[in-house]
Amino acid sequence: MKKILLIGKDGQVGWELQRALILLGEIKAVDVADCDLTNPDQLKSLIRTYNPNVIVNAAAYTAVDKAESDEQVANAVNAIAPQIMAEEAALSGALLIHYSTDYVFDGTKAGFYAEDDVTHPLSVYGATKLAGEIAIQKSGCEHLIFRTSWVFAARGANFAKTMLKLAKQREELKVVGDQFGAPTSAELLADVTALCIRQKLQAPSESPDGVYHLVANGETTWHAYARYVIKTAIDIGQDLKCLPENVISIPASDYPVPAKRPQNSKLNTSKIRITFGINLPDWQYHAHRMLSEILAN
Ligand SMILES: NC(=O)C1=CN([C@@H]2O[C@H](COP(=O)(O)OP(=O)(O)OC[C@H]3O[C@@H](n4cnc5c(N)ncnc54)[C@H](OP(=O)(O)O)[C@@H]3O)[C@@H](O)[C@H]2O)C=CC1
Ligand SMILES: Cc1cn([C@H]2C[C@H](O)[C@@H](COP(=O)(O)OP(=O)(O)O[C@H]3O[C@@H](C)C(=O)[C@@H](O)[C@H]3O)O2)c(=O)[nH]c1=O
Ligand SMILES: [Mg+2]
Repeated sequence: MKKILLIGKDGQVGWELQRALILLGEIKAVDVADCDLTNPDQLKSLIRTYNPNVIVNAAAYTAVDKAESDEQVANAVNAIAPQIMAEEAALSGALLIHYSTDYVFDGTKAGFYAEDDVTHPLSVYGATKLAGEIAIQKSGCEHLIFRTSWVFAARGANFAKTMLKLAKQREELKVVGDQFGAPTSAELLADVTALCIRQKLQAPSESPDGVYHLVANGETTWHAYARYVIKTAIDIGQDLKCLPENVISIPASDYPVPAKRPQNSKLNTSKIRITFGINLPDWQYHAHRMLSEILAN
């Protein structure tokens, strides 16, 4: 029986991992109350005491704008803590699963980003997540790093839920229309993670360590995504003040925020699809499911 340590159990992805990983073995699931990732000694002692075969790290400092003025904590959680997990995994032989982000790129590429394309984060969040990736790769531990984007879930905070809330309050919404990416469901991430762990444990030579892009199929903009969310909610029967046609597209330059986001967040998923033999559905598949779930009374 495999022992799995799930760190960040109450986040969007962590919550879904509690469901998906239980099929693989015994889980110890923790969050900040059990282990504060800014405390390296607490983290080391957690890992050494439980001595897991697999560590899955779904915890992160994800407040992108706040990170600009809180670099030390963001770095502790997104870079130093994963480094410690990786060093411990290298010592014990555990497999480490970690998540990273489209925000490691600057978004200037024309097409979809491949795993080995040049990184160049525009934000503190992106830079600290990249530092975490690099530390894991340097440690020599067995690992899979899943770079994903625009995560949503029924449980937790995300852009889709923010749009629903704003659409109840306002008749018109202005949303950035010149940033491109793929909204990706925490449910999908958790299910694919479980499949990949299983393959990696059973056939390590067929599943090399490294970075894998893992996002839903298709592409959209924040503006088109907001419209989709509002239109779907209305179709499901929600009474919203803002109609889809009153979601106005604006350039990012008209939406001033502390952290700069990449214009192009599109990630090429060939590597994970081929290596692990998985189908990645269009982003609308899980988005519709999530909206149906949270809007059902
Ligand atoms: N959200 C997104 O759009 C995207 C996320 N990702 C990556 O995917 C992964 C999962 O993200 P997601 O589930 O959305 O993140 P969430 O923000 O939903 O969850 C992150 C979890 O980490 C916990 N955490 C934060 N700081 C600490 C700390 N000091 N000690 C212990 N736990 C802490 C949070 O606890 P608390 O809530 O109490 O702070 C929360 O439970 C992360 O690696 C993220 O970088 C990648 C691309 C997009
Ligand atoms: C709320 C709001 C946001 N926006 C814009 C701002 C920004 O360009 C875009 C998304 O804003 P958010 O702050 O919700 O998203 P943001 O926090 O940037 O989301 C990112 O989170 C991290 C954790 C990741 O790793 C990324 O993949 C990505 O999902 O939408 C509007 O245009 N209008 C609005 O009313
Ligand atoms: Mg945010």
